Amino acid sequence: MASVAVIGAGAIGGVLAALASDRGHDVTVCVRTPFDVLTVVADGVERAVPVTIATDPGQVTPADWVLLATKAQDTASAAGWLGALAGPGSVVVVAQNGVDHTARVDGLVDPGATVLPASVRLGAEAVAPGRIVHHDYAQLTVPAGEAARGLAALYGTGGIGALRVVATDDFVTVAWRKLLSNAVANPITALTGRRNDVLTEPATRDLVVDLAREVLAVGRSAGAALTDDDVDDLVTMYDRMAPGLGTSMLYDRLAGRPLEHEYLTGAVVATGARTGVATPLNAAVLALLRGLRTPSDQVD
Ligand SMILES: NC(=O)C1=CN([C@@H]2O[C@H](COP(=O)(O)OP(=O)(O)OC[C@H]3O[C@@H](n4cnc5c(N)ncnc54)[C@H](OP(=O)(O)O)[C@@H]3O)[C@@H](O)[C@H]2O)C=CC1
Ligand SMILES: CC(C)(CO)C(=O)C(=O)O
Repeated sequence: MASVAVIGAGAIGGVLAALASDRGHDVTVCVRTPFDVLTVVADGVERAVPVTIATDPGQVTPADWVLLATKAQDTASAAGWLGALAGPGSVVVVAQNGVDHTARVDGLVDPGATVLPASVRLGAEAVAPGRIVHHDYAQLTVPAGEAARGLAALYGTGGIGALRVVATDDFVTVAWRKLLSNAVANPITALTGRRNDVLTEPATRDLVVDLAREVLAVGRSAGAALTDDDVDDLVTMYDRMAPGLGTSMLYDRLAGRPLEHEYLTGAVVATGARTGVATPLNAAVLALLRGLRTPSDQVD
């Protein structure tokens, strides 16, 4: 049995905590907004997850595994947790969207800790503090190596509801492929206030493709082995997605919470500026996202 601490028990953190608990590990969730019971709902079945709930870094000690699952912009605010939980033998899994996972925790964890960036494929929604709806998938893709093997062993293989851990030799490409999706779907759903069905309509199709082509060019300039097929695959994926589901940015917008745009669209624009790739469409979208006021503005 390993000790597992999850920082941020929202959509992703709540599911990762539940799946670790299912494997018999000793799980602590480190929360900002307190709640009494972590509840995960999957396929209409609701269950209370047996975890320890910590509300202050003074309550915790170094853990074998530290899973950081806050929004990227909240990483700095989790410094107290990271300092208390990540000792020299810990592995810190940065389970967030975007492309600069490792840099985000630079200086926030013990220099002896191993940092493992993770690309998250898992659809979930925090509908209230401590109450998580797990919609689909449960997969983390991480750089191949000893820590990846450890993470796979931690979560086990197979079984209903198990977390799939995939090891890759090219995390840069994996992260940019994920950003391709997030830099298109997240802003369009958040700005329109609509769920995934908005991505499949003729009115948005050109925008979807043109935004994706820009991200593709920037990702390639940053070393990602993306091809035109990735844009076609993205469009096919949107057409197959459940129309009633949304994105993490839409959920934040609907709840009046700050958005993660600087780490998604902002990362595309900043990388393009650095590598000399023009990003006029992503820059326009970024300007709109920066212009949103939360929580006072309203969407349907
Ligand atoms: N939701 C999804 O389907 C997917 C999300 N992702 C990515 O996963 C990451 C996590 O997203 P998601 O789970 O959706 O986000 P949520 O907003 O649902 O959860 C984040 C949680 O972090 C908590 N938090 C923030 N700051 C702190 C802190 N300093 N200390 C303790 N807890 C803190 C928040 O607390 P509070 O309740 O107070 O706000 C919240 O509960 C993001 O990078 C997202 O882009 C990736 C794939 C899919
Ligand atoms: C589920 C998915 C893939 C939607 O783009 C996501 O990563 C998010 O909501 O942030």
